Amino acid sequence: MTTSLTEVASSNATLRAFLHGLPGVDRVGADQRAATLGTRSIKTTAKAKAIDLAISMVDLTTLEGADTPGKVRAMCAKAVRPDPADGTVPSVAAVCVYPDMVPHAVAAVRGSGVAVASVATGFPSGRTSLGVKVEDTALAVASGADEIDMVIDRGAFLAGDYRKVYEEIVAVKAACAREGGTDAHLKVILETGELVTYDNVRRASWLAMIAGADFIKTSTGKVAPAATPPVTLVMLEAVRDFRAQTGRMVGVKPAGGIRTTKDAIKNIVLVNETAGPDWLTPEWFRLGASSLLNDLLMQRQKLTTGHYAGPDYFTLD
Ligand SMILES: O=C[C@H](O)COP(=O)(O)O
Repeated sequence: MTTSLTEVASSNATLRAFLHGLPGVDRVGADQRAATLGTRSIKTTAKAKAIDLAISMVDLTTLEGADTPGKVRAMCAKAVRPDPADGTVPSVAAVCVYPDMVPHAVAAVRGSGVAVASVATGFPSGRTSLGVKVEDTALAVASGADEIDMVIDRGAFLAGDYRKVYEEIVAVKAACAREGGTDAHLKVILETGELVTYDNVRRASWLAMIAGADFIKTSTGKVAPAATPPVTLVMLEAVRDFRAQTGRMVGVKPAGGIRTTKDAIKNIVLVNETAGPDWLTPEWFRLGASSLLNDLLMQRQKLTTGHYAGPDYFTLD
């Protein structure tokens, strides 16, 4: 963080002045640009590459009260080897689970290169004390999570208590530290569907990055609208501008409602045209999704063989 951004975070008043001093988002312009980029067509060879890139960027997710160790293990097997009959299909980037499922996921993906992400901090609402949020994070990290997906306190943000949101992110980031090992990466979920305006999405993005987020993520998947293209566009602009100002790169993860290959490719075009090609790797861009992978696999097979596999070919997401 540059000295000036350290000063920005020193009080709620300085944070407020900075965040409200950011240029406003032209809502019509953002909607239009996202829509235009979404209609870009891609040639067949580029499409095949884009599908494999999208598969490698997926955070394959299950976040249900009814999740079981068996369901998590099956999802992990699919994450490591999405199509058991075709070894050329890349693994996904990560699996994403609740904290109590982390040990099962860690055991299931061991040695594969697939990371384990855990939601934490009273996901999805975040309506609990800071102590509980930190404990929740520490549990997931101690269980072996490589990545933590935290939620911000949207109530505090909307009430203008930016310093509270900042302090929580800083505390959760500290709980991601692992003695004698690599710290867990912190993804900060803004829950953009509750932030009301694109200006707030831009402000929350900057707030999270100033507080130390490694990634900013749109949504929990539990609130609609979730990862809409204009919201992702605004967040991609924020990471681009943050790097220009500080030299630090922050990743972006749209999540929630991304179900089709078309959606995934739209996102890849958005990244390329907004933040730029440096972000076009799983290190800097993820697609959080529970049921996108099968469509990517079906479209991939169609491109390779000229026909779709039967409906029973791929295991259920
Ligand atoms: O973080 C990922 C989301 O929870 C997934 O949402 P989805 O079920 O709409 O794909």
